[in-house]
Amino acid sequence: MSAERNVKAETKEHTVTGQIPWSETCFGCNGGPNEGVGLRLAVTDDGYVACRYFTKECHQGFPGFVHGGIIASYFDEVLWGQTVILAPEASAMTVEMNIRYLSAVKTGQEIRVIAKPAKVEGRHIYVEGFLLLPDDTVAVTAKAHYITVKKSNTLTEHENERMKHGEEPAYRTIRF
Ligand SMILES: CCCCCCCC(=O)SCCNC(=O)CCNC(=O)[C@H](O)C(C)(C)COP(=O)(O)OP(=O)(O)OC[C@H]1O[C@@H](n2cnc3c(N)ncnc32)[C@H](O)[C@@H]1OP(=O)(O)O
Repeated sequence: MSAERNVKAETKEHTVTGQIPWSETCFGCNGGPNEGVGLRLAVTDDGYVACRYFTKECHQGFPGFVHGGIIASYFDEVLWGQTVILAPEASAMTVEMNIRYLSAVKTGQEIRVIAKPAKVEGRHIYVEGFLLLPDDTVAVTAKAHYITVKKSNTLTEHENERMKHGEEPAYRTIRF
């Protein structure tokens, strides 16, 4: 993944085939005006998880720019979406994440956050992703490592109960 700054992605339109279920008690999913992040994760026909997202004023760090911790939350959520595709019956938790901030991300604009198809090694799931600004500049890249929890862990049972909201995706294609 590129570490160069001000690189524009070569983009094309990807077809959206579904949406990852979401939960209102999750900070990443909750779409209230001020409280949560409120991401909705689309799945594409070529195995990506992607979202279009309007960055919120209440998530500022420096004035006018999204806080880095919030950007990390975008990635934790979107990259985690790949684990749902791979292991829908077993929840996965983040054990490591590396974020490379290349360009500051302004509030009040539509960005896209993309998770590439994952690599799986037993319980280990490795996912990489990137964040695009409206002009297709790659502003942030990320790598995350997830572990599927053991069957004996009650998190999965609770999670399947909690994640009831599927709904139709809001758009049929996404460009990245
Ligand atoms: C709608 C919901 C959206 C949610 C998206 C957001 C997801 C998150 O943010 S999750 C919250 C942050 N993450 C956490 O709190 C996880 C903390 N860790 C844990 O609870 C436990 O390590 C857990 C449950 C993942 C695994 O525990 P357990 O089943 O006992 O397995 P354990 O034997 O400790 O480790 C399993 C493997 O993971 C590896 N591992 C564990 N932690 C780490 C780590 N930090 N870094 C690298 N590897 C790790 C171990 O080395 C082991 O590897 P191997 O199988 O090759 O020997």
